[in-house]
Amino acid sequence: TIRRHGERLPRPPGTLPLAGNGIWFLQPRHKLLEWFVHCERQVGFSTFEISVPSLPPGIVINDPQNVEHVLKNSGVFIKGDFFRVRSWDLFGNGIINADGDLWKIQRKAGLRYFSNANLKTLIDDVLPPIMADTEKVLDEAAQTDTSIDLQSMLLELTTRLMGNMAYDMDMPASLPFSKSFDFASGATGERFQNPFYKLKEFVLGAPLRKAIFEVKTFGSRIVSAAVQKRQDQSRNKSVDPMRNNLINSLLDNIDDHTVVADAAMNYLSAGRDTTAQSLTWTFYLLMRHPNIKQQVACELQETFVNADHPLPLSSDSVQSASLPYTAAVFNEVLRFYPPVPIELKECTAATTFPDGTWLPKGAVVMWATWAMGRSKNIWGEDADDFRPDRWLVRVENGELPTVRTVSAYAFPVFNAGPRSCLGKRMAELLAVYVIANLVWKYEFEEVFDKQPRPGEKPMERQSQNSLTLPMEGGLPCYVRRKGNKAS
Ligand code: HEM
Repeated sequence: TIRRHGERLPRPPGTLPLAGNGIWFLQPRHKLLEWFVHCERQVGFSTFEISVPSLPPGIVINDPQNVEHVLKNSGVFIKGDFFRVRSWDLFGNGIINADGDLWKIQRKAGLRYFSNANLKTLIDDVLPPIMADTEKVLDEAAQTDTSIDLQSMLLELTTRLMGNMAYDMDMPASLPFSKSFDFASGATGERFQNPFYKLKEFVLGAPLRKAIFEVKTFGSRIVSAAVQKRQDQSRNKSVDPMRNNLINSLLDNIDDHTVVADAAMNYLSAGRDTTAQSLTWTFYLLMRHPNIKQQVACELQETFVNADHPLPLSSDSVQSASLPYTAAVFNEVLRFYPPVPIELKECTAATTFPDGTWLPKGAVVMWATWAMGRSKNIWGEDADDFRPDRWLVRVENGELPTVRTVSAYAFPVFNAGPRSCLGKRMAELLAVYVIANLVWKYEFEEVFDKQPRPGEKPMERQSQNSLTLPMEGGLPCYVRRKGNKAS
């Protein structure tokens, strides 16, 4: 049994004799997330035990030292069967699902791909035409005074960008593959909430099986086409200008083409929803905090003082050193709305945590990045306030502030240690680029589900059940193009 210094661990309030804490895991996920916050507020950094009928015995940790212990020991704490069984048919042997050598080889290929030069190409060459298409959609909505769903629009943008990165092809959301992929990701996410998912899919699973088949077939076709292209080039001794794309990096490192197809699809999956969702929550919070949006606009005005419309955005000018306030806004959004809000690992061997908690082999350990982001122990008494300034280190001599570095174990939004997110730099550059561009050019006005009465605060938007953090019902809003170069 799980112990700390010979004693059993505390259980959260409301634990039931047989169902344990399972009842919370059956709730809509936003309620489960609030429960994690509630527990953290009660016990602080103290580790507690939970029991959920569909899970092996487990603990919840909130202390950054314990999170560090897990993330630094990736040989002991693995994805495990709970995760793999649910995501196997979609993610297969891809990096999200893999442990051991299969993981190492994909990590190596990814590290090689995410070089500074490739990031520069993505931001400076691939992104601008996609962004221009996004603006066309926004301009049309502005001219016709129709509302648009900002979340779908941002998902279209990131799907095309990641499709280009992972598959070297333009992939609009209207493509049948994109639709199947969307459907399969959503249904896979549901399996983590619903303990009876096998029964449900036995009866109603045909559309999911069809979607997964389409995703897999598409992935194999892309790999075959890339292999053919490489063979042709090697015969003709020609050089591929896209030699540095991800699929080539994977083919250079991995012999098994099924694994390459899974790996490419995993990269697409890891990158597009997380970035689209974090940007959606960003624009939501900016609409709800117009003073902060105004400060972003002021930073742009001051930084690009002589700039004409449009802004000279590039991989250099969107670094956090150039636009620290905008970068701080993105960090603050991730603190409140981490796209991967809950993490779970399985122990391959008995282990003792820095706080003395002893876990047997096979137990699970969870932490809610969502709750850690709202922890008063980590962020102070004003943890509930949306305050990007907390990320800035102001300097006296009139120089730009710098963005504070917070330990990745206290702020594990991108994970940390050997399995830290490979796309972190890309996500940060993309986010600052998109925020700067859209704040500079447009005004957004949220369309409320229920119009608040004068003086009443609008209802908070909730996330939807998923592996990541989509906004339930999207983010409908009206848009207006700003007329001049000043905000
Ligand atoms: C705001 C955006 C993003 C956030 C918050 C985020 C967060 C995370 C987190 C928490 C993990 C660890 C998941 C786990 O193992 O349980 C992860 C892993 C990963 N992420 Fe991201 N991610 C983001 C964007 C991206 C992008 C743009 C890419 C690029 C395609 C990417 C690629 C990956 C990959 C390949 C892994 C697996 C790393 C490994 O297991 O070694 N991510 N990410």
